[in-house]
Amino acid sequence: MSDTAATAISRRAPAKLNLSLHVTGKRADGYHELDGLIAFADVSDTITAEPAETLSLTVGGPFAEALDAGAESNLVLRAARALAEHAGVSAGAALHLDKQLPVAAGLGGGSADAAATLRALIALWGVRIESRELHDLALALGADVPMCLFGRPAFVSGIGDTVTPLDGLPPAPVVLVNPGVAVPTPAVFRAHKRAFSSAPPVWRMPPSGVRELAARLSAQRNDLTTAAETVAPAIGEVLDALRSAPGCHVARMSGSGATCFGIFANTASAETAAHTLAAARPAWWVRSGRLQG
Ligand SMILES: C[C@@](CO)(OP(=O)(O)O)[C@H](O)COP(=O)(O)OP(=O)(O)OC[C@H]1O[C@@H](n2ccc(N)nc2=O)[C@H](O)[C@@H]1O
Ligand SMILES: Nc1ncnc2c1ncn2[C@@H]1O[C@H](COP(=O)(O)OP(=O)(O)O)[C@@H](O)[C@H]1O
Repeated sequence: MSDTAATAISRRAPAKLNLSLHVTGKRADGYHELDGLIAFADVSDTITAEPAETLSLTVGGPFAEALDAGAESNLVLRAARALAEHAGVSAGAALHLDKQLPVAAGLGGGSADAAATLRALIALWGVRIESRELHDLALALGADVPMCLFGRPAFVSGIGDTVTPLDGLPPAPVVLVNPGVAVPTPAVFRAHKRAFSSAPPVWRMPPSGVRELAARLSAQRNDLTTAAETVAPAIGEVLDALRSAPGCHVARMSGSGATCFGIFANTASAETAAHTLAAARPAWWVRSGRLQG
């Protein structure tokens, strides 16, 4: 145990955005091969871990009721148990999840929570773990968990488990909008009927600014959009609303939906768009922020 074991440890679990997502094939086990660019926004859940004799989890925040804190399937408890078993830790932890991100929303909130739990408990328990072992532990929890542990912009391929970092992404202003419809990932893949596409090019150099980022992204897409719109038609309305907001350079759905994001020319236009959309559509979840470089 290290000295850190005496205090509460907090770690953020930021929203993952699929800036592009091309479906390039399907594996024999039914999983689809994906290629695209991911980045994280400064909009997040937070995990707090305090010393305790047993493992427990409480959940608060606006989306707490969407989760069963005690469920075996909860990714926070699964991550905690997996780390304790791997590291031979007998101590417990009192975990709290502040659930600010919508659930089943294309933002990878569950994966981000799992990654943040691993980071918090490694600090709380003073665990020493090699990065390869940590990657494998994360991957066993879900394909998106390793990229959430990495937490920086990256090209992602395979089923999401092959990560190529992209350093120097501009801190672009973004607006995130979810129409309040949970979209289960399996339903979207079942509805995906399009031909497979080729992988978008991996950029050798990051874009020089927001305008260039948006121009490059405009040549790419999210191949799951049409399928997700059949599950949640409100996605089309969200995309239209973002695209018609002044200052929006490009708007796109993230992951398997239903959250969409717009990349804006500057912070002022992003904040204005967020206020306008939230006022016009009170049932929508709307947040403005920035991409984390
Ligand atoms: C498609 C992405 C893009 O980031 O969507 P979001 O979850 O972010 O919306 C993710 O890779 C999703 O990852 P995750 O949400 O962990 O999906 P899982 O629970 O592993 O998969 C649920 C189901 O979706 C289908 N599935 C998922 C991922 C994938 N690459 N191919 C698939 O065909 C499978 O039917 C699988 O049983
Ligand atoms: N801590 C968690 N936060 C969110 N979802 C969780 C969590 N633990 C388990 N889940 C389950 O994971 C599934 C995907 O949720 P989420 O990660 O929010 O979706 P997405 O990847 O589409 O954003 C949901 O069925 C949800 O019940």
